Amino acid sequence: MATVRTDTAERQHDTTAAPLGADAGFAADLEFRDVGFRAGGRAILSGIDLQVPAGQILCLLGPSGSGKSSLLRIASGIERQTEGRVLIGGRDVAGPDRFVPPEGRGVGLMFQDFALFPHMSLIDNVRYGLRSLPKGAQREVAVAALRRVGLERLGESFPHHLSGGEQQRVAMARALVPRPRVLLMDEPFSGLDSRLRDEMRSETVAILRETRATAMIVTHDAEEAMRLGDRIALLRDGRLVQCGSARELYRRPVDLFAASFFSEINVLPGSVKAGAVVGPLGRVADSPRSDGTEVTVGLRLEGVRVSPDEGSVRARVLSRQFVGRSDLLFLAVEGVDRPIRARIRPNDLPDGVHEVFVSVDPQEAFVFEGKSGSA
Ligand SMILES: Nc1ncnc2c1ncn2[C@@H]1O[C@H](COP(=O)(O)OP(=O)(O)OP(=O)(O)O)[C@@H](O)[C@H]1O
Repeated sequence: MATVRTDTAERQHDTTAAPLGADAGFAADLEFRDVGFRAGGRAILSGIDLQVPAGQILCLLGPSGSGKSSLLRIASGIERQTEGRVLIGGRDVAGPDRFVPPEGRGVGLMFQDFALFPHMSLIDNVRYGLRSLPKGAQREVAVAALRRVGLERLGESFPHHLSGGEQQRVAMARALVPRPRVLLMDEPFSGLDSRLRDEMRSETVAILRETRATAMIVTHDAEEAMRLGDRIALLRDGRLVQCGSARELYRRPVDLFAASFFSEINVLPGSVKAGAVVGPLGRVADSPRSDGTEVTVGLRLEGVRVSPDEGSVRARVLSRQFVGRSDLLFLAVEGVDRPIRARIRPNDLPDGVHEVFVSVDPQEAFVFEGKSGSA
């Protein structure tokens, strides 16, 4: 169950300040140094070095089982790492000789089911994190927090009267009123339908920016990570694959896994000839590698250029599907076992054309060493 825990002993609340507003002095850096976690006889996390500067939003991204929630739990103190150190505000909260329990870390937690207390009104839910304040001040701060998320009028209602989006707003208010130094959110939007999810993502970013909170948000959705995070940390099998801005991860993925996490790709073999990588769809990109070097090419579906009359190689259209703003083509190309997938604008190719030419848009192609496509 999610609760909001705060280090009430260390900090005094300023009840006169806007609770989700002006006072921004509380955010702290969160840092993992060579963190490892073994459980059930196996390594869940290994060698995690990661920093979230104060006031930034970091998204932890990765497939199911990659260790995202474990890292979040380690940051909160619910779980204890077996190697390395965790620092908040530059001070150890967990390491070989020190372990600060969750309530002493000044972190706020928000989970995917929001975990509001069903028997408490919204006001009381939000007040829960403010127990160190005098009762009157608790109410005042909680009302102001609900006002900020647009739910002041529902203060006396109970959680089951609310829609998913409204519950998310209350959970957000409850997590932020105690002014946690770091806010940890585990898949906070996954229980919402897609339209509401979009709305709540924007609203959440707005509130986090406004409060200048440090936040670490777990998600398995690459687009969500790109929309939310100042930086994204991509995990695979308990290891950090790449950390950077959305643009860096999208434009300069370090390996085939990172490239395929951000968009669908065709994986093609290639080799270097006369200063260029050449594959079954022709020339891919310039290359400083020596002739004969074998490489793997990740080619986004948008990076397959398709034309009725010009291109590097011939292809046959096996099928064409209308998928909204683009058409998805499956193409047979000589020398390639599996169909090449291409995403084109409907006007780029007249209907009924089956024999086409294809070539590679180098902007949408990534070249990796060797046959496995690692960095
Ligand atoms: N205390 C534990 N004991 C044993 N195994 C654990 C423990 N904590 C986590 N695991 C295992 O570690 C792996 C990573 O789990 P974790 O929940 O961190 O992944 P995740 O990336 O958040 O996945 P998901 O997106 O599915 O929630 C899983 O296989 C999980 O079963």
